[in-house]
Amino acid sequence: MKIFSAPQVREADAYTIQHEPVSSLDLMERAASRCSAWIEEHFSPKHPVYIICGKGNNGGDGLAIVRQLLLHGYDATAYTIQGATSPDHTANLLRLRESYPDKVHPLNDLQEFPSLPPDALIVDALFGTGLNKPIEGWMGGVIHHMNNLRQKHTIIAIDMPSGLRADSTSLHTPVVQAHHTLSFETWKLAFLMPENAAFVGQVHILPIGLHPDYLTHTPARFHLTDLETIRTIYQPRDPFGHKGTYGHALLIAGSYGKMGAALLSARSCLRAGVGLLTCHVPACGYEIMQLGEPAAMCITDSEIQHSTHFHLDIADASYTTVGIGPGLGTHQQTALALEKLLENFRSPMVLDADALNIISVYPYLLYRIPQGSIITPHPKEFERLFGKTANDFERLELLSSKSQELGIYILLKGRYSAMACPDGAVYFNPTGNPGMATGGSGDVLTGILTALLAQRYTPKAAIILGVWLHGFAGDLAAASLSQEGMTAGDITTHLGAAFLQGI
Ligand SMILES: NC(=O)C1=CN([C@@H]2O[C@H](COP(=O)(O)OP(=O)(O)OC[C@H]3O[C@@H](n4cnc5c(N)ncnc54)[C@H](O)[C@@H]3O)[C@@H](O)[C@H]2O)[C@@H](O)CC1
Ligand SMILES: [K+]
Repeated sequence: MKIFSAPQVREADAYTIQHEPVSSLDLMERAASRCSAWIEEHFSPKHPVYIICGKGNNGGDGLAIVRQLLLHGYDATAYTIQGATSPDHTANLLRLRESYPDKVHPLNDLQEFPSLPPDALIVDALFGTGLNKPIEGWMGGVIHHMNNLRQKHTIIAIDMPSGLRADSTSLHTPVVQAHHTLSFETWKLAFLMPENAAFVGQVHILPIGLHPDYLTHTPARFHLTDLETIRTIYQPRDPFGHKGTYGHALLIAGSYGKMGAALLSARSCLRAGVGLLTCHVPACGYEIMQLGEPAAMCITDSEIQHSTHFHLDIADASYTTVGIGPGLGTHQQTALALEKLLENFRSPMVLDADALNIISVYPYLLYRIPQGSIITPHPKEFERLFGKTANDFERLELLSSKSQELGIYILLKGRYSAMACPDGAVYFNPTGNPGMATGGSGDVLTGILTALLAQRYTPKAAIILGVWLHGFAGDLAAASLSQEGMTAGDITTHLGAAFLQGI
């Protein structure tokens, strides 16, 4: 699903008005009716509704919602900022005043903000995508006041929490902290940024029938993965396939005290469909791997506690791909071995965890990562590799520019993991839950991505599908075991069900 910028959303509105065709007032009526229907579905008429309306079309939506709710038996009241209003706002103000003159009140300063009865809902229709500068003065005070009321009253933002910019940071400016954001037609980039979690609350995307031609043909840089994308990527197995068809992966992982990471990763690699898996572990890990995962082959390092040399050239092993990092440790000998590996293996591979920690100490290694490889840092690892940024939007730009510069796919892990592609596109992943914020989840992901690369998915397909499956398996694990009770290994055990139900 494409994520459009605020100017693109405006274009989509204009395109729809021109080509459907529909009047902008009727489009506003449609948008408002989606919101009032949502409110009616979730809150009974015993809740009085106070709608705070700005001067633009977002406020116009608010006025239409008041009228629609009143018609359906709700007690709704509009509080409107005074001044020059947009034409559709003005039209809706007249319509409301005509039928319900006592349901519109001016709001000229904070003193005029209503005192709310206990069950009241606040609907924030101050500003939407038309915000063009940070909110200042007494209107900032209104936002501050609404946020102080959020413990007692549910706040529902229309299209955007007021004060939130769709495409750039809103840190250190007044922004409404909504419980629910009812946004029109498409996700906005701001909703996916961790720094905005406190503002957007739960996001509900309400389709308002924007013209499909615009949505289909307009290119977007940012995307939110959806089932449709996943279904186009997924390749069912060939009925005549044999284990060679699905690739031979080499997983380099584990060190003394961290063999669990290697095991978790190996099991996930196998459950994500790899043809053959060989694990390279230090000598201390031999029995652990052989007993723990009989389906994996095992090569041991000459060193007992950590790895020092990765064999790419033994017996019949011509590996399709390599996954390296889980529990690897950062011993200097391991770092030298990684450097050698990057010299000798030039196909796309997966690098995670300690492989990235080693690279952050020897940053020149970044430039030796084979083109098309996938690296999977969490925010701290990302910062160690690429440096600090002032906000999440700057971090996203850094993520994308590094991906393009290095020719590698970079996955920044988080609530909506961001996957930057060398072609400049960035995909966000919606699956997953906080139960996955537990040791070993990343090792599981490395195993999955390695398996998909081994099966000859393109790196872009592997990362989008792998991250989706990982999150989906995590959601299934949480559904049966709770977010608290699940462990990383439970993600692996639910991978099979994720293939069956998540695609
Ligand atoms: N264009 C359309 O056809 C549709 C628009 N819709 C609504 O329209 C909204 C966008 O409407 P607008 O473009 O009128 O913009 P907004 O209603 O978001 O706000 C724009 C108004 O606020 C002023 N303004 C912007 N930033 C300000 C600031 N920091 N301090 C004080 N004033 C500020 C602008 O000068 C303008 O008067 C969407 O978010 C959505 O809610 C929906 O009705 C769907 C259809
Ligand atoms: K709003």
